[in-house]
Parts: sequence; structure tokens; C-alpha cells
Amino acid sequence: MSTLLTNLGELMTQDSEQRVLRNAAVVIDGERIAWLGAAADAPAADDSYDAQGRALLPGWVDSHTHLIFAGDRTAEFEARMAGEQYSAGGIAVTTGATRGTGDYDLTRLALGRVAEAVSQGTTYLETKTGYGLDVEQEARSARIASTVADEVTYLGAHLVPAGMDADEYTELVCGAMLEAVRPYAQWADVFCERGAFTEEQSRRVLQACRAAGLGLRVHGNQLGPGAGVRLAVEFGAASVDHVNYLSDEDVEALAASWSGWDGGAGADSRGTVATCLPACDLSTRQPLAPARRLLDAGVPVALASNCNPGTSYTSSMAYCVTTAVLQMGLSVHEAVRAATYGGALALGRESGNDADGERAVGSIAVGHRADLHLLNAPSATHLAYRPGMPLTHAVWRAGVRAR
Ligand SMILES: N=CN[C@@H](CCC(=O)O)C(=O)O
Ligand SMILES: [Zn+2]
Repeated sequence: MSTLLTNLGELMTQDSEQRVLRNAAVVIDGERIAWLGAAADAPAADDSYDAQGRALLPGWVDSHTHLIFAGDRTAEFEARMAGEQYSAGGIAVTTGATRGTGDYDLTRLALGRVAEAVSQGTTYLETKTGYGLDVEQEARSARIASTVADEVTYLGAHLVPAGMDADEYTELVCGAMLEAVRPYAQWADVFCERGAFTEEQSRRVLQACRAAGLGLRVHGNQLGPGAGVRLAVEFGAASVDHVNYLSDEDVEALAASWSGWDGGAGADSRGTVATCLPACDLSTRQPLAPARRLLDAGVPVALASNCNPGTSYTSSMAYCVTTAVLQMGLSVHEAVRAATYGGALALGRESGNDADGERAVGSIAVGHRADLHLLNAPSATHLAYRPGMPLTHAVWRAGVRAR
């Protein structure tokens, strides 16, 4: 079954040539993009959809969320808005509520959050464990995550649970917990920060998870300068996330990690993406991550929602894009790129492999997954020009109309 989307006022492809086409059309065939070009040259299809001059973008790729949780932290948020500092300790509150919630309800809550994200244009989404913090609960979170998200990250190293010795807990994260979670996860992450895991403990987690065959990601440099970026680059992590407090050496190390990359799929030459989480920065009153400085230094940047109940209770990628343009110095094209192609790069999904049916996400090109976001606006510029407006008009996820 093929569908022709025609009369697109703007088609922002975020493809390898970063083309933006006017008066364009796209053909979806099954789950893939079969054709794109000038509307006047479009081939026939089984069905057609008149976009009436609206703008089409790739669906958002949200490469950093924490959706497997119960409970709410309104009181902590209120205290923060009254001047309290954010600290990692709040994670324990969510862990208590999550542990006390059954599988059915935890799954239902997570599915509701995914549905909210998709209804706002997110078509590919990662989520993490990290509110279980014992072997059984982390395995349960990973299992549930694998049923609701496209990619699952093991974050047993989120917080040392109360009453446990930090080194003993780190060994558990690297041993029995890793083994229990492994069947459900593609990635592992560690919160390398004051109040969470030290450099040495983080190193131990990254070593063990790499040995278990997981791809690596790091929560780093969120609350102050630290070892997160350095470790992420040293271990060849796919991304380091937060990156609020960066030294010149951190930025140089991130840029250098991409020096051998030719833009192709070769895993060996890939570097570490810097993932900025502006909704989190605003909700915790941290300085906004230096996305402009990173891009100027040649570091690929992703934007993600970091949807979680503590630091960023939103899955709105449009809000992140708007903030990146209005407050972080990115152009609309750069911000949309970071929230689509950048997220895909951070998840190793920017290029596909036709042989095994794994399709690229985060850009609009022939053969890529048909993940599309039609705005109720003539151009992507409206995302920044009309901040906070509900601009999502239609969404296709793997070729299926999702909104
Ligand atoms: N920084 C660590 N983890 C989450 C917040 C977790 C929480 O406070 O519940 C984050 O990415 O911001
Ligand atoms: Zn996070």
C-alpha cells in the first residue's frame, strides 16, 4: 500500500545534503519512504494526502527519556522554584513509588507517556531503567521498557539505594543486575555526578557493560564540571547527555572523537554525540547546555526531552527545539536537525541496513523509515516563531498514521 503526501509547502529532509524542498511530495510505501521530490514530478500511488501547503519534517527522535516510573514530584519542583537546588537524591522518591506499582499499571503509565510523545510528533524513542535499583526491579523495568520504546537503556547506576554501600552496589550493577537486564537492553548508562557515581565507579560500570556487549551512554557534567565527558569519549560512548558544565578540554575531546568520521555508517569511526536537554536545564534552573559552542567546535549535537518526573516532566520535543532557537543560539534548521538526525546519531540509527530490514530514522530519504511529522504551519520556522502552539497536524510512524 503506497501513499502520496503532496502539496508540501516545505520539506525539511535533514538528509545527507540537508535539503529543504518547496512544493514537494513524498511517497510512503509500507514502512519506508519510496520517493521524494517536486510535487509536479510525483509518481502515482494507491492513496493520496493533500498537505495543503504545510511543512513536513522527520518525526522527532527522542534519544533520552526515563518513562518507566510511578508517582510524582510536584512538591520537589515547587521547592526548586522557591530556590532549592536539584540533587540526585530525589530519584529515591520515584524509586519508592515505582517499586510499589504493579506491572500492569507501570506499563499503562509508560504507554500513556509514549502516546503523549507520539501525539506531539515523536516517532522514535529511547527509554531507560533506573527507578528500580535492585536486580528484580531493574529487570522488570527493562522488560516493560522493551515493550513500549524503540530502544532500551540500562541505568542501574542511577543512584545508590539507601542503606547500601556504594562500591557493593556498583558490583551488583556490574554483575547479577546486568545479567538480569541484558536480554531487554541495547544500551547502558551511568549517572557520573556528585551524589550519584564517582569516576571510578562509573568506569567500572562502563567496563562491565561494554564487556556484556551493550552500547554506552553517560549522564555527565549536569550539576558541575566532572569526569563524565572524559569517560564517555574514552569509552567511545555513543552519547554524553546533559553537558551543562564543559571545559575547553571536554569540548575538544568531543570534537576529536569525530575526527575520523566520514559521515558513513562505519561504527569504528563514530564519536560521542553531545545530547543537550534544555527542558531539564530550565526545570532545574541550570545554565542551558552550550549547544552553540559545541556545534561551532564541530561536535554533533542531539536535543532530547529527558522526560522524567524529577528534572523534566515533559516529552515535548517542540519545546526543546523552540528553546534551542530562542535561547541557545541555534538556527531553526540546526535545532530541528539536533532533534531528528542528531537523536538518531546518538542512538546509532542515522543509517540503515536494508539487508536486515533495519531502517534509518531521523531524516527523510528513500529507504528510510517513514517517520514523518506534518506541521500545521507552512514552515518549520513556526516552531520558534509561534512558541508553545500545538503545531503537530499529522504523524506517520513507520508508515502508519499515528495521529
Ligand atoms: N540526572 C539524572 N537522572 C535524571 C533525573 C532523575 C530524577 O531526578 O528522577 C536526569 O537525567 O535528569
Ligand atoms: Zn536522564
